[in-house]
Amino acid sequence: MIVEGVLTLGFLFLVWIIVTKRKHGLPPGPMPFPVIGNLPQLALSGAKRPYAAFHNLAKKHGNIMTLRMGAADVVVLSSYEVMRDVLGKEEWSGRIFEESLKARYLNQRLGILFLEGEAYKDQRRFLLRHLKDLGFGKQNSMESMISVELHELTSRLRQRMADGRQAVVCMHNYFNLSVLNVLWSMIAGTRYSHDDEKLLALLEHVDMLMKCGSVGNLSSMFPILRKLAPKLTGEEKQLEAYKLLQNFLRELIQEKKEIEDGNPEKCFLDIYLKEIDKFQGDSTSLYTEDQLVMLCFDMLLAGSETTSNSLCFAILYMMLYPQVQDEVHKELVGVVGTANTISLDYRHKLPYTQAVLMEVLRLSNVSPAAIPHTIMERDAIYKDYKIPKDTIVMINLYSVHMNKEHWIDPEAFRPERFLHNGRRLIKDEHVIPFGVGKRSCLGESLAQSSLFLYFTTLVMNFKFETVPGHLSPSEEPVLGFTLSPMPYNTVVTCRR
Ligand code: HEM
Repeated sequence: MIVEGVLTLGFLFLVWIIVTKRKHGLPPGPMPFPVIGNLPQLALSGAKRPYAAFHNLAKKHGNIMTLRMGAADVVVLSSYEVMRDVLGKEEWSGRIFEESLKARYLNQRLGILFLEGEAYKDQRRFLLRHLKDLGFGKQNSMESMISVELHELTSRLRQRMADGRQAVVCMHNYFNLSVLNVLWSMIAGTRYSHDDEKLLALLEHVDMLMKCGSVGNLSSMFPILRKLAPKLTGEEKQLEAYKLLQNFLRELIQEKKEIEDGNPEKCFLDIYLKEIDKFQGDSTSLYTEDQLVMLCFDMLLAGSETTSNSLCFAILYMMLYPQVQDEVHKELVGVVGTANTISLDYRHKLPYTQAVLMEVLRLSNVSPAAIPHTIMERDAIYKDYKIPKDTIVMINLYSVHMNKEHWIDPEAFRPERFLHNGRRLIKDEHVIPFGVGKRSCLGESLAQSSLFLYFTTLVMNFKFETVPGHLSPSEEPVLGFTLSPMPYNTVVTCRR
């Protein structure tokens, strides 16, 4: 009887080892369980959010570790040094394209976020070249587009102040449409009124899509859940939102085609439509209307919420740390003067303000786990590890921004960490909100310029305070693919 028991246990242990065995050469990680992989260790890591749980496990298992998520082995990168070493290499630059994505991307690799290889390089080059011609990344043109939006935003804010001085404003998605307009001026040659009902409704769908999941959540580990419980997992609602947004873009493209007037191209849509014409009849061409729809869709998804959430966090921190807000205001008034408009040229003259913006990007972790990569084309070698082709790679930017050894007090909002003697700005390469390497953010220059101009104009013109008699808003974010602050109210007072 005892012998049989021992043999059964031995057999079960052997099955466990065989079932959970990692592929040879993968980095170390916690021992996985059959079927549920490393879910128990993630759940018991002491963190509620997936990216924070990866961070806690990395402290024990290393800055490059393997986790079993559902049926897949996932390699998690958790330090700047590892990211810098590997993410510039071609083989680390693939993207997942699994069943649920196929349903969203017309069953083809389209757009930009999930393209890879030559098609990706071609589309990224095309996008950057032509957006640049339209003003993207060029200081003067970008500045003038942003200032049109800022003028409207600040005028509307002033109009809300009943006594001309003060108003309580809800900051939930407050900057979405304004920020989108800057991008849309280049892409579609249009901007929308800040109370355009149709656009606001569409942006609510974008918001829902960004909050419907997060990198490393349950349905990403067990995609079958989406099929088994489409309502519960939000799959049904998400597919509907994808369809609505894609239809909106298709209609926009159709309108553009109809008003073709023979004039030189005024926006990215005009340029791309010309390119589609050039390749008409070539069935292998990537330049198609479907690709244009998905390209615009990806830009809409990647470019609007990220910047606007960062701005909402910036205003939140100004409310919660009034002495920092006063310092920024003092520096702005001292350097720019109250009579002048702020331009990007002032950036290097405003070290404290720049330090504050770096701290906002570090601590808010708007895109905490970037967008997962995959190993493509061939196995990847790093130190003693050999990571097989098609392995998913998670880039935990949160770990870099919250590394205690590097930052000492990572949880604190302390812009001074970026200042030498309180005056000179220290650029720290461990602030990587836009990712690193070949797949790093395509919109960084637009995002950085928008953040600087919106933030400085707002702090120069208005003071942001907590609402008297109410609890201070929380710094805890709302979980999603991107993080946003919980909706909060602020008392806005006109400074000039
Ligand atoms: C504060 C604002 C922003 C943040 C924090 C941010 C962050 C990021 C991050 C972390 C990635 C993924 C990098 C990786 O996978 O390794 C990314 C990718 C991307 N971002 Fe941004 N982003 C911002 C604004 C923008 C804007 C304004 C645009 C549009 C103009 C944009 C377009 C893109 C695109 C197209 C990609 C995909 C690049 C690729 O797949 O190779 N982003 N962004």
